[in-house]
Amino acid sequence: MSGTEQARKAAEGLTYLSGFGNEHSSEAVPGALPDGRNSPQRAPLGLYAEQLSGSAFTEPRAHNRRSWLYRIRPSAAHPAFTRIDNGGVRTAPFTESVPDPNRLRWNPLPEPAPGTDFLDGLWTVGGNGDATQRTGMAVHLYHANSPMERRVFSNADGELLIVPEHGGLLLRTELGLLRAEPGEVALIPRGVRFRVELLDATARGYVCENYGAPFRLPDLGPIGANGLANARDFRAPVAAYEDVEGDVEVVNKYCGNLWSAVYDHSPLDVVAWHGNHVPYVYDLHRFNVIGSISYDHPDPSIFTVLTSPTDTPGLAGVDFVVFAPRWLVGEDTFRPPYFHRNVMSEYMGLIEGAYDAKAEGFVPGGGSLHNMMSAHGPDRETFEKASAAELQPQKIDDGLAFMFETRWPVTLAPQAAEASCLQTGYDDVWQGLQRHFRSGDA
Ligand SMILES: O=C(O)Cc1cc(O)ccc1O
Ligand SMILES: [Fe+2]
Repeated sequence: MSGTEQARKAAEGLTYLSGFGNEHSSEAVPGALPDGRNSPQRAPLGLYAEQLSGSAFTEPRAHNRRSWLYRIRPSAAHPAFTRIDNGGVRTAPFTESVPDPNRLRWNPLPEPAPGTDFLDGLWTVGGNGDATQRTGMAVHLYHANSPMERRVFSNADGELLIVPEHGGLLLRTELGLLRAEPGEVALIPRGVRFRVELLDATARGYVCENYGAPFRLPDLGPIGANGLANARDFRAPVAAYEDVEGDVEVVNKYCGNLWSAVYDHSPLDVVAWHGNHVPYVYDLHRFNVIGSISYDHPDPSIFTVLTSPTDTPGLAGVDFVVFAPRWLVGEDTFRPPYFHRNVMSEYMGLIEGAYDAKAEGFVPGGGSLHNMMSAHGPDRETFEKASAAELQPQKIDDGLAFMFETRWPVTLAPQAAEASCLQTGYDDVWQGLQRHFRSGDA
């Protein structure tokens, strides 16, 4: 069986635990979870008990995150890590270039060389903050045509929100298996080890690395008790373990560098676990889109799936926002995204189809960056069409776009600033917007 077939077989009919932020528990072998305590004198079935903390022990209960893992060998049993080449991965602080006020847009990355796995193909666009201070975020792209083989990855610098655009992924994590297809997103918490296998010949997509507070669901305020991303649609894995002896490379992204150690066993050997520091998948098609049913174009914060708050209320280190299929019914309203300048910085990607602010040039797998205060909005063609359109109820269902919106400007990694896929002439999409002003003709 090929790697892809094996991965497809493993991904068939996976079962999940439902809910966001829940205290879940799961055992792959009955009796593997200790009853009534975390750390018995001898853990069941000869397993080792280990706590993985995603928050300080002392953080408020509502934000406290940890999972207890019951595993064949403790994580501590490993040889020394040594530095390896960082490949295309870069980490905040981004100091090699300066923040750029220009509107920037990229085509998708070129095909990777044969044998490129998820980690080899991880390529940083840019970011902000400082991973060692646990602030800010980075935008990465991935492009793979090979599964990770006898190799696992973990990121001490933050959580990874993976947004597949092409090709399904099977994520084998310490806590179990997740399947993530285009249109779904997967989250790997800080420090959780995982391996990426491919369900199709190639896989391409986006990653938001969040150095800050773990993503949570936004408050709903006057929206009420339901809506946007509903908690029960988030799916966590059930326990599944590998009992594999022999060399397995563990790559650890640590304060911006990749470090490697060859273990003599697979560290995906967790037989049972309980806790709330867990990976999950979410299907963006389940997002309950809320919008105006009277007039005007609401700000896109109404489309927030997940938010990573900072110390200042309302100012997100990063928001993950989705532009999902929806009806537009606003009367006397310019319906596409308006012209604007924003103190927040906006990186956008496209998962499928088209985006309603851009008639052409913004393509699936590509991306755009509208940095702090850069003027942007509908391109000329979109503006002209939408200003003249007869306003009937209209279903927008030909695309799925998303945004990583952050309170700090995004500084590019030099490879993104110099990439051949960086479009030239993006400014031109706003050229030719005619003046229509007629004084005294209100
Ligand atoms: O720039 C963009 O396309 C994202 C965006 C969408 C929208 O509907 C309103 C504001 C905004 O920044
Ligand atoms: Fe915008």
